This record gives sequence, C-alpha cells and structure tokens, in this order.
Amino acid sequence: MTHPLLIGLNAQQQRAVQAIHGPVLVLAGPGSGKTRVLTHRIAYLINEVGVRPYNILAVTFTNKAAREMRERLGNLIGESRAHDVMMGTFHSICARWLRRDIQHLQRANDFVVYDADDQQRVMKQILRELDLSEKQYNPRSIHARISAAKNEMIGVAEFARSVSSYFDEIVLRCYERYEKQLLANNALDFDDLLLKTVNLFEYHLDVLARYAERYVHVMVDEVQDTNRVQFSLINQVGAGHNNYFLIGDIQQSIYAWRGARLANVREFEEAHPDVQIIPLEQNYRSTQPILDVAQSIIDAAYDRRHTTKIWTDQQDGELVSLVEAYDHNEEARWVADEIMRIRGREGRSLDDFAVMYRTNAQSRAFEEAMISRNLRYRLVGGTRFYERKEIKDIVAYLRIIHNPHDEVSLLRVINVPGRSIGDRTQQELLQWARNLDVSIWDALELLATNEAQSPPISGRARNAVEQFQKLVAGLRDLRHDLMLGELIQRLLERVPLQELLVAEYGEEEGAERWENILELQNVSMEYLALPTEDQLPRFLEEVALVSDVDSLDSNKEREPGVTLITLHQAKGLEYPVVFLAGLEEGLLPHGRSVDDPESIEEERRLLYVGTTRAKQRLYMLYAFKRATWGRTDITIPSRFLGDIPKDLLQRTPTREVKQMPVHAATQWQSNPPQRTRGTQPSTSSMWSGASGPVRPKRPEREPSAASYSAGDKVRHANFGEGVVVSSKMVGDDEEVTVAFPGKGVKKLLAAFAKLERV
Ligand SMILES: Nc1ncnc2c1ncn2[C@@H]1O[C@H](COP(=O)(O)OP(=O)(O)OP(=O)(O)O)[C@@H](O)[C@H]1O
Ligand SMILES: [Mg+2]
Repeated sequence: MTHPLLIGLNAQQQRAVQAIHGPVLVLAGPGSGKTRVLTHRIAYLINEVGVRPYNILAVTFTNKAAREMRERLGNLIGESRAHDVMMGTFHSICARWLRRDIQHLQRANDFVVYDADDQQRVMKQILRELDLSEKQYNPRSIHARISAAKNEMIGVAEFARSVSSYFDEIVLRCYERYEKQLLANNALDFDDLLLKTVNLFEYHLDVLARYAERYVHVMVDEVQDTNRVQFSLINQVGAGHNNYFLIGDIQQSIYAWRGARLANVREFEEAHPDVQIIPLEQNYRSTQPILDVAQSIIDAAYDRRHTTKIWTDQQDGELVSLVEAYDHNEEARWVADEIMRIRGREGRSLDDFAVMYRTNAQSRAFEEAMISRNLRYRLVGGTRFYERKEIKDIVAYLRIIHNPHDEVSLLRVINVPGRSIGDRTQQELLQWARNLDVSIWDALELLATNEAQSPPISGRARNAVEQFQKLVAGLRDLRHDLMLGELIQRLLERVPLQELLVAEYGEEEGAERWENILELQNVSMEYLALPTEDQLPRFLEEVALVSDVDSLDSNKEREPGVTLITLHQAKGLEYPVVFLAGLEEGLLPHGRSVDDPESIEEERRLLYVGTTRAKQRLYMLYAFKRATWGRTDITIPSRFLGDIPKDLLQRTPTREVKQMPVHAATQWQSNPPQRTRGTQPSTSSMWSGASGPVRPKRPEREPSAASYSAGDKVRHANFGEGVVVSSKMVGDDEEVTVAFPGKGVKKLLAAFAKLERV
C-alpha cells in the first residue's frame, strides 16, 4: 500500500523520498517537484522512519521558502513537529549556531548582524579615517571585494599575500580596518555569519562534533547556487552521518557573480563515489509550449553537458507571445492592459500575474502603469520596511540596548531625536574612545561615572551625552525582564519619536511614519511564544536577515496584487501568467556581461529561469526604444530570442504597432532571426522590428480630468468620512486632499486610497 506521504508523487519522486541512507543528489529541471520532494521527504523521515525533527537540517534559498516549507510540513505532520526541524537560509541557521557557540572564538554572544546599509556606513567611516575620497574609491566596490574574499574564505592575512594592484592595496587597508571595526562593535556582517561558523567548526572539533552528531539528515535546496563557504559548511555538518540530500538544477545556476560554484556539485560527486543520483523528468508546472521555448533557449547553451530533458503531459496551451512595444512606457502600459484584459476574460486573481525584469530600475514604468490603472501590485526588492529611516532608528536603539558596543547603531541614534550632540562632539567622543582604546559606550560610562580624566567635552554637550547614556543604561536594565513589545513601548515613552517625526516630516508624512513604528509593535507579537530574554536577540537577528524576496509576504492578510520582481529573485517561484520584459541587448544579456562568454551564459540561464516560472501563459517583451542613463536609444532585441524557433512564438502586436503600414511580424516571417553566438547581433540580421520603418512618435496619453471636486463627501477605510478640499491630476493619477474630522487633512492618491463616495 502506498504510504500517505507518497501519494501525489510520481515513481521517481517516491524513490527520492525513500532514499534515506547515504548521499543523494537530485539534479533535475525546473518544475519537476524537487522542492516538493524535499518537503515530503522530511515528513516521511519524521512520520515513517521515526527520525526526530530536531535531527534534521534543511537549507533553503530564502527565508520565504523556509516559511513556506515549514507551513506545508505543518500541514503534513502537524505544526509542533514541523517547528522543531532546523530550517532556514544558510545565514539564519549560522546566526543561530553562532548565538550559541561563538564564545569559542572569543567573541561575545550578543553580537549584532550588520545589514547592507550598516556595512556601507562602516566602509564610509573607514574611508574617512584613511583620508580616501569616496568619489575615487566607491565604498560599495571596496566592500564587494571584501565580501568576495570572505566567500572564498580568504582572510586579511591571505588577502595581503595576493595583493597585485594598487586597488587591491587600498582594499587591503580597508579590509584590515573593517575587520577591526566589526570586532570592536561586536558585529558580524552577512559573510561573517558563514565564515565564522566554518572557522568555529574548523578550530573547535568538539563543537563541530556536537552539530555533526545532531544532524542525522542534511538537506539543501538550490544547491547549484551555493558558494565555497556554504558548501564547506554542508560538508562539515553532514560528515557525521553522511546522509546528504542535495537538490538543484545546474541549468538554473544564476549566482556566479556572488561566488556560487558549480564545481561544488562535481567535487561532491567525486568525494562521495557512493552517491545516488536520482533524476526527475516530469514537469508539473508549465504547459508544453512554454517548456519548448525554455528548452530551445537552454539547448543553445555552450555547455550542454548538464542538459536535462523535461516533459509534461499538459500538451495544450497557448503559444508563447512575443511582443514588441514602442518604448519602455508602452511596454509597461501594454502589460498592464493585458492583465486587465485577461482578468476580464478569465476572472483571474491579481496574484496570478508576475512581471519579471533584469534590473530593479525597470520596475518604475510598471509601477506607474499599475497605479494609473488601479491595479494593486507588490514590488519585490523596493524600499523595504526595515530599510525605512524611522524603523532603522528604532532598530538601532534596540540593538544598543542589546549590545551597547555596536558603534554604528550608537552613532546613528546618539542625536536622534536632536540632543545637541552634534557631529563635532561625536567625532571628539570617537577620538577620545580610540585613544583610550575602548568603545564609545565604555567612554560614555566613564563620563557618566565621573571616572574620566580630561574628558573632551563639557557643559551642555556633556550633560546631553550623560542623559543619553542614562537612557540606554536604564533600558538595558529592563531588557531581560520585558517582552519585546513592552520594551519597545518603554523606549517610545522615553524617546519622543512621534513628535520628532511630525516636526521633521510634517503632519501627514509624520503620521504615516509613526504608523510604521506601530507596525513594528505588531511584529513584536510574533515573538511572544519565545522566552522573554530570547525575544530581543531573535528579533534583531531576523530583522538583519530578511531578504528581498521576503518582503513578498511581509503582510499576512495582504490583498492580491501583481508581482513585480527581478529575474534573480524569481528563482523557485511560479505564477500562472508571466511577463518577461526588456529582452534586449544590454539588459538581457546585461551590458556588463557582453565581453565575457561565461557571463553571457549565465544571462542565458537567467532567461531560462524566468521562462520556466510560467505555468500557463508566457509573454516575452522588448521595446523598440528605451531610455537608460538619461538617453533614449534604439534597442537591439536580445540575442537569446534568436535561439527560439519561430513556430514556437506568436507575434502579438501592441495596439499601436497594429496600425503600422509594415508590420514587423510579416518581415520577420520571411527573415528569421539569425542564431548569434557570443557576438553582438547586427540590427539588420535580427528583428526587422528594430530596424524597420521609422515609426511616428506617439503622443503620451492625455491626462484624464480629476474626478473629485471640492465639497464631495467621501469615506476612507481608516479615516472614516471626510470632505474633499481639492483635487488635481499628478501624472496619470489623481491626488485628492480630504479633511477628515478629528483625523486631520490627508493627501491621498485616488488609485490607492479606495475612496467611496457618500
Ligand atoms: N507529482 C506531482 N503531482 C502534482 N503536482 C506536482 C507533483 N510534483 C510537483 N508538483 C507541482 O509542480 C510545481 C513545481 O514543483 P516544485 O516547485 O517542487 O519544482 P522544482 O523542481 O522545485 O522547481 P524549481 O527548479 O523551479 O525550483 C509545484 O506547484 C508542485 O506542487
Ligand atoms: Mg524548487
């Protein structure tokens, strides 16, 4: 009889679930159920084999994936058991291990994790200290070099040995200081989380033994995108029981630029000759026409050693559409209109749609098009909640309450709200602390206890600094005894942030930002189940680790919306209807990669990943003209489009193109695009659409007239009833100013505010 946990799996998938001893590698194409198998396998191990959840380690690519997996697992075997499985990204798992064991590396357990923004602040401070100009030495590039070194497990000493250019010399000096600064602040950056864990295991075999014994099963999703340090971790922790379950797809490797190594998989096979390799061949996600297009893109790859064939029994389905728009604005408008058309026809939820693109900057046109049509959307990777200034301020306070030696956070809020501790005072304090070789916090304590000899500041500034020290020390005293929510409450009572926000941003924006802070209170509720003293550290850890994709479902009771997402972030996800936008030379493949055949191939795989996200309908778009870097240029369609046989695509004209005398598609039919390999395709041999007749520039759409006028009565979901004061068109949208009795005057965008007339 089939075990319940094997129902809904095909024979190959069942085999993968039941292969529970020794190393197992599942390398299979997109949509073949790898992630589903991983989830079922965990459930099977627990329910059927009797493995304790505590003994299972499962690594996912994003926190969102981990959450989803935990939820599905909860449905299969019950929430409490699912909860005990160690599941998360490499970063979140390492953070938890280090929290427990970093003292073996002579570091304190109350470390803070610096996110990208904090890392930049440190870098900038270092450039200042080294008297290097930010203009000449981009802090971001220097940090990227340091990060790449860390991912290759190259420390300062080893880096020093390999310095071969003047730039490296500069990076080395910054690297040294950067490490020192992080140590002094008791902070770890993202890369440290992995590197320090590998170090911990390398130098302390007794600690490693504990973990290696605990994790009887080690499972990793998206293994093709692991870098060197991540793979070392897998090998270290898995060595105890040798039960590895690694799944991935070589053709979907798209993170080489972040240090991902395909060689990891090959080396794993070499190191484990007994590895079982299980293929999965049936695709359950996409229709045949979509898979055919995907296959043709990947079949043209240089390296075809790993090409896996996938098949589906969903033979029917629409041909993939190829759409040429006039420019990026029309591209966006056309997509938005098409979403409305499909919705009208098929009654789909907005959740069914995703627009994918190569670069974040491409999102703007789509956002505008969605807003003007009143289509709700979710932008993945925009300004995230935790990157908003007011939230970062509160989090910085919470971090110094947790670890006052975190100087980045301390300097961030020492003068928030304004306490007359200006830049000069801060620099003097910093200098003084450096001379005494103590942290700024230690220096503040010396001041407060009057033990300081020749302190650098006096009078009002000193008084203000002492007040600040008292404030933080007072909150620190409470940190073990108060729930996270209560602690935030106390902080807000003592630091008048609400007034500050109103003073700084005005009534409306101030109120909006204050609401964000209140939202943080809601977040704190999620930690209620933890012991009081664990709530703050766990919260801080998770704040630092939320990745872009996680903002997808930050709001639990969210309303449906179109997803706007970059191709890199779309990995592992699926949507019924997908629009791939901007398939042009310079965007995909990206301009940065055109000189390097390896990078071109990675761009090809990126398109493959995008194509295989679609379940039922796929659109591939490019624009005839595009504005980039402030210039509008005529584009060349992506060379990858030339690899798709023309009978697999249907040309879908945009409204405007339809009126053209010479239709691009007709020329194309008689003049198919050439296959291009590694060379810049010439316009003439490619799409006639791009080189076709000169098209008239179409006027922008007439802005429509405002629909509200002064005196109209309206109702808003949060603010209640109000009276329209004025209304005007801003771009495509209507900005309505409404007076709500008792709530004040608000400026609202009609497309968002969902006002009801009363
Ligand atoms: N045996 C099956 N029967 C029905 N549906 C399945 C089966 N296996 C997988 N699916 C469904 O197919 C879709 C793709 O599965 P999944 O996301 O696990 O694929 P994947 O191999 O991880 O893809 P990717 O490489 O894109 O990460 C999911 O919606 C999943 O629920
Ligand atoms: Mg998957």
